[in-house]
Amino acid sequence: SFTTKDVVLKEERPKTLLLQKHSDYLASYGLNKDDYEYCMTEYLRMSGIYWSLTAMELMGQSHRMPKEDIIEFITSCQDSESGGVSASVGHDPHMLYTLSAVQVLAMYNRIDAIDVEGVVRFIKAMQQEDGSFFGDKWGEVDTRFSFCAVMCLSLLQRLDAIDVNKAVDFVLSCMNFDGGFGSKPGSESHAGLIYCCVGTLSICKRMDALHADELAWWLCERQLPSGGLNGRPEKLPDLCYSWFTMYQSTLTIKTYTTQSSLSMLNRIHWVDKKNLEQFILACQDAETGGFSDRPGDITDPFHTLFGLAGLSLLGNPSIKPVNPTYCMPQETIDRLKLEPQILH
Ligand SMILES: COc1ccc(S(=O)(=O)N2Cc3cc(-c4ccc(C=O)o4)ccc3N(Cc3cncn3C)C[C@H]2Cc2ccc(O)cc2)cc1
Ligand SMILES: [Zn+2]
Repeated sequence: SFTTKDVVLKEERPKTLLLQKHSDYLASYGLNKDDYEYCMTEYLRMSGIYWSLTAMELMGQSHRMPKEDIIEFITSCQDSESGGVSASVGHDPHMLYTLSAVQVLAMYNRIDAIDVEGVVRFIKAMQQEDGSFFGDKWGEVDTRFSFCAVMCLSLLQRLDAIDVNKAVDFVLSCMNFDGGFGSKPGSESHAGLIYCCVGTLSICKRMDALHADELAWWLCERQLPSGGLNGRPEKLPDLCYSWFTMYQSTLTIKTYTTQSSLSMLNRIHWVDKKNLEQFILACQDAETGGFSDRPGDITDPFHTLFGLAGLSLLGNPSIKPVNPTYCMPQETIDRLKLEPQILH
């Protein structure tokens, strides 16, 4: 028989936002350098700092983060030869961590702390003839890296450094019949990659190229009875997909519509808000603090950011406004005078 995989929310789940617990969780994350998970995530440390700082900014708690240590860490991770930034000292520079570093410095208003020309040189060198971008010198192409490139350069006011039209053409060549996007031409649609591709079009002001209706239908189905959203058909709901899917959202009115793109497509009011909000709140851990991918799992800074950002998009007044395209505090985007496109 046909069964929709979903989770069942328990009666004793958290029903309110445990802000103090999340602030304490992120403030202490990484203080114990011997912590197993902390050591295991050295390879994504720069992104971990972006996820933690952004979450703390949204909670108005960023004063609890070690600002000067973070800035010093970032400068020590920039490779003088390529201009790129690595996840940790001694690791290879990569687009993912170059973006995370620039996002952190933009929030701190300390872009001056790194060699901006070096970053621009690194990103420019990653663009290929077909407009696509490598992640690093090993040459993996993925639409995630197109999003990193345009987001990073726009934060530096240097989009002029790449061929924006070719970058957009490559992203559009990854659009599928379902209106979704994959990592390369012909790859299966996936909510996280749709988020990257729609975000790229938003920054390049090419949202006109979206097949919004088909995309809408595909995203409609992402919401499940539990209120949670999944990343692909037949998958379990996952908190981070609540952000990715919330972002692309549907233009088609349906009972279950998912969010986030709705914010860009300016149709957030179509979201089954109450259901999704209760799913997100259920992903909190009242003991350790933080959010997990689904109720009862281990929490981490990655899902903690997307839980708080999702609640912010849903209009929770105790969380600061988040920009849906950059996943950064709206006040930072305003200060940089950036205006990513949303559909009206
Ligand atoms: C635990 O296994 C993974 C798998 C992939 C990754 S990832 O770096 O490729 N990435 C981000 C990601 C991070 C975490 C995590 C744990 C602890 C920390 C500290 O900051 O962060 C956990 C998961 C995760 N994933 C994988 C994932 C999310 N939900 C379900 N899964 C299997 C996403 C993954 C891809 C990614 C997405 C967005 C983004 O901005 C960067 C990378 C990391 C850990
Ligand atoms: Zn997840």
